[in-house]
Amino acid sequence: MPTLVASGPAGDMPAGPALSIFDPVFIGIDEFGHRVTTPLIYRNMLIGGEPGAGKSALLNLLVAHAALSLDCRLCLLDGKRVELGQWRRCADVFVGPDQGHAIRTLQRLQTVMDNRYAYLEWFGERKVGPVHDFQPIVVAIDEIAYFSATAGDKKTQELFAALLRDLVARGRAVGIIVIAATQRPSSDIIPTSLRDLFAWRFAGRCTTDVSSDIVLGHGWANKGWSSNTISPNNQGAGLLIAEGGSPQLVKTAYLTDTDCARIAAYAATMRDALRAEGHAAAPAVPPSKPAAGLPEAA
Ligand SMILES: Nc1ncnc2c1ncn2[C@@H]1O[C@H](COP(=O)(O)OP(=O)(O)OP(=O)(O)O)[C@@H](O)[C@H]1O
Repeated sequence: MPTLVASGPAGDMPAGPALSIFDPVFIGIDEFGHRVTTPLIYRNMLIGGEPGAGKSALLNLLVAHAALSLDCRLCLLDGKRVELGQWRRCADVFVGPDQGHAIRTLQRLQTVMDNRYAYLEWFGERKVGPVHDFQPIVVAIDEIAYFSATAGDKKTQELFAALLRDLVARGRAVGIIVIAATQRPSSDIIPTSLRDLFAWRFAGRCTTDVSSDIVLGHGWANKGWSSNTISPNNQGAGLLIAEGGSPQLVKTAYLTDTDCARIAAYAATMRDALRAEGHAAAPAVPPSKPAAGLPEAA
């Protein structure tokens, strides 16, 4: 990582340290007070729970890590516009409540994914690492339901869901990390086949055992793991499950709006400084090789 210089009113000054998307992300503490971290690289995360359960807060925490990770790029989709709006300056793309823009963005990401697979094939490799020419892309979506069940018509909703499914299913190895939040990921919001592909799932408080199972996977409530047992006054608490593991009770760390604004400003300055030094967020790829960056919108 180059030495960064941030320009401000007092002149140039060395900028501070950054994180890496290849590092595990700090999520919060478990019921014993131990740190909980989750690796995001090569994985995707689904966040569910009733309104006010703390989904957007967790999404912001993960996006904060990604924004501070200068080795990754951000694509943000936010049907409500304001939940992830503070990170706009750090993102390559910010999609508000515009389903057409969301679909075009997922199509561009699909092109990136295909190009990256062609690139890996060229070099005889199977997944991206920190040493590769292209950077992981974190795709954060707040309220999938807006794009998959509310806006547009059935055809465009299905197209959105199909594109998202493809990204979640195939994006991992090429560094595309999808983190998506929704109140209730039932089959009318996202197809079950898509839901089951998320390696990490976080169920904030849910109003019923069925809703909790919809996030965590069928049968966990019967085994005593239901986020329905979480107090409605305990926002940010939820059950976190990893692929093949058992749920874990977690209280997520919380960043206030002011914290997010400060971190976003710092991250944006660092990213600007990196760009100004000629380390473009997307390193150039020789034309003879398949392109690995985000293509222009059609
Ligand atoms: N980890 C946390 N610790 C403490 N308070 C939290 C935490 N997470 C969320 N909260 C509180 O809960 C409120 C609601 O959180 P948040 O907006 O993330 O909920 P949500 O599940 O996204 O709701 P909605 O579905 O309506 O968007 C926050 O404004 C904050 O006050």
